[in-house]
Amino acid sequence: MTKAYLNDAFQQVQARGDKAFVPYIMAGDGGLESLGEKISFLEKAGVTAIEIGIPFSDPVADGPTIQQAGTRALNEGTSLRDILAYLTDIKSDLQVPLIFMTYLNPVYKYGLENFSRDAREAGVSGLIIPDLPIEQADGIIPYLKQEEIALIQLVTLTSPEERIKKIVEASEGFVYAVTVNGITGERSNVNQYLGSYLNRIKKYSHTPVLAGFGISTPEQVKDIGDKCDGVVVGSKIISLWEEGNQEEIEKLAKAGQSKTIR
Ligand SMILES: O=P(O)(O)OC[C@@H](O)[C@@H](O)c1c[nH]c2ccccc12
Repeated sequence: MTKAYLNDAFQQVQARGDKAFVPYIMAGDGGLESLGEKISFLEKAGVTAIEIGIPFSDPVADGPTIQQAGTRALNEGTSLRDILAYLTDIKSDLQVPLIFMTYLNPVYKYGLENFSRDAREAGVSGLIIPDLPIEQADGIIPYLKQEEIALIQLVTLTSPEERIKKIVEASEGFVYAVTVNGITGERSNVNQYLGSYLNRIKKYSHTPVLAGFGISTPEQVKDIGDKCDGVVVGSKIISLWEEGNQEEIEKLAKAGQSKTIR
């Protein structure tokens, strides 16, 4: 499952006239053994890809829900090595592309080359490292290229036009358009300038543009998805899973599909 696999998944969504839906879950939250069950559930719910969080002690971009999920996972003793070994074991049962969302430190400690090799072995198609700006990614890029893993870049509301262009051109798989100034977590209202922000990004992008941060209802999934190529939902998925409300997760996953809701 290399980056071509991720690109194919987006192409299939686009060919159907649907929007991409990428949920985020924290590896090791509820015990690492539960990860396979969560992935299978989301795969059946029809998600485009799954973002898998690697627990880390100092998650600067994360709001309370994801921080707490990370703490629970760390308390379970979850390590990057265990996650990679676990996924390597179950990967033949999976079809949905997996994206790792990790801070730089765990990857750096593991070793850039070893990490890239083991991530491919574990079936990882893409990687998001929010604290690794594009200017500093030269150390890891050759290894990821060799293993055909996409390095997905983030654009933020404060990125100036020139920088948007640069980030978007360098991004692989998709472009992650962060829709709020601040940390992850549910928000009740959506930024009124979102449409023009997403249009600016789309103008330069050769890959799909997905919006994420603060999206938590089927209406938001649909409304924001309409303005770009799809959405990422993290905190809400984690809370719904905690509550045992899988039905609402299915609703979120279906909200961007043209044939079901519209
Ligand atoms: O939780 P939210 O608000 O739905 O946002 C998505 C997000 O959880 C996920 O993509 C993510 C979790 N941690 C991150 C750190 C940086 C960028 C993105 C993320």
